[in-house]
Amino acid sequence: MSQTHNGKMALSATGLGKSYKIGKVKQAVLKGVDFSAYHGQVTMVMGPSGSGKSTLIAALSGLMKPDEGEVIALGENLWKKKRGKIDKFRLDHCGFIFQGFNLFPALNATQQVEQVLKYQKVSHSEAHRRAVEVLEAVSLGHRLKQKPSELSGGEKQRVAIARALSKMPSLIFADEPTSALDSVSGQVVIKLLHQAAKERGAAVVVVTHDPRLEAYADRVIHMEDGKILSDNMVSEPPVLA
Ligand SMILES: Nc1ncnc2c1ncn2[C@@H]1O[C@H](COP(=O)(O)OP(=O)(O)OP(=O)(O)O)[C@@H](O)[C@H]1O
Repeated sequence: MSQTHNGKMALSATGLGKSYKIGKVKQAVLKGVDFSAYHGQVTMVMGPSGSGKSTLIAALSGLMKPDEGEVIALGENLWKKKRGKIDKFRLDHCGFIFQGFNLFPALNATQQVEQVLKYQKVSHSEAHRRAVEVLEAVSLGHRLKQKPSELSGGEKQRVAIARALSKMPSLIFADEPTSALDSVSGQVVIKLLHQAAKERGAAVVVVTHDPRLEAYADRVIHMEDGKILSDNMVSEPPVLA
């Protein structure tokens, strides 16, 4: 992946539908959503609580099968794949940054990143080198040996980002990545996501209520009640592939 991919379609979903059943009541959470995201762009998804934003991300990233519709991710029909292949696709191509960090309590910052690279069959020495490099890039060079319990919320979120970025994923999904952070840490996180799009051509999809992110978004999508209400390109329209 490189800047030459910028502007090309990375993700395209059509007619996504999803309902949850609570007792006997069926609640439609996604109601025929069409969605696209491009390499080199930050796409921001906003909307009130319960409007279906997290469910949309889950359907786009292979985490939750929609009831209806299809997702073409990096040219592949995601939900037509077998379960194991979907897991492999996620491992190879997707980086996730969710609320709550999801760090392993027993591992230090370097090991958190190495662990992910190990799954990708990167050798130990190369994984170590890349882990240190990416942690330094998020200004955690002085926290390499600290475990999550010894890190602040902002530092933990940066470890989670370093872990997601270390794989150099083509698709990055972030769900409220700045919600637990003070304004300085939040700004750092936003800039890192922006950088991943602009410098590496990642397609970054960010669910957020954080208005600070809007300044870094190429596109802002508003969801309400399982539907997309508006979809505004902030920057130049992409060159279609
Ligand atoms: N596993 C589930 N089982 C049943 N209902 C669910 C499940 N996951 C989500 N929901 C419901 O689906 C609706 C949409 O949830 P979703 O998390 O996608 O919304 P959201 O826009 O991301 O909300 P928030 O901003 O609060 O995170 C909510 O009403 C939620 O209660």
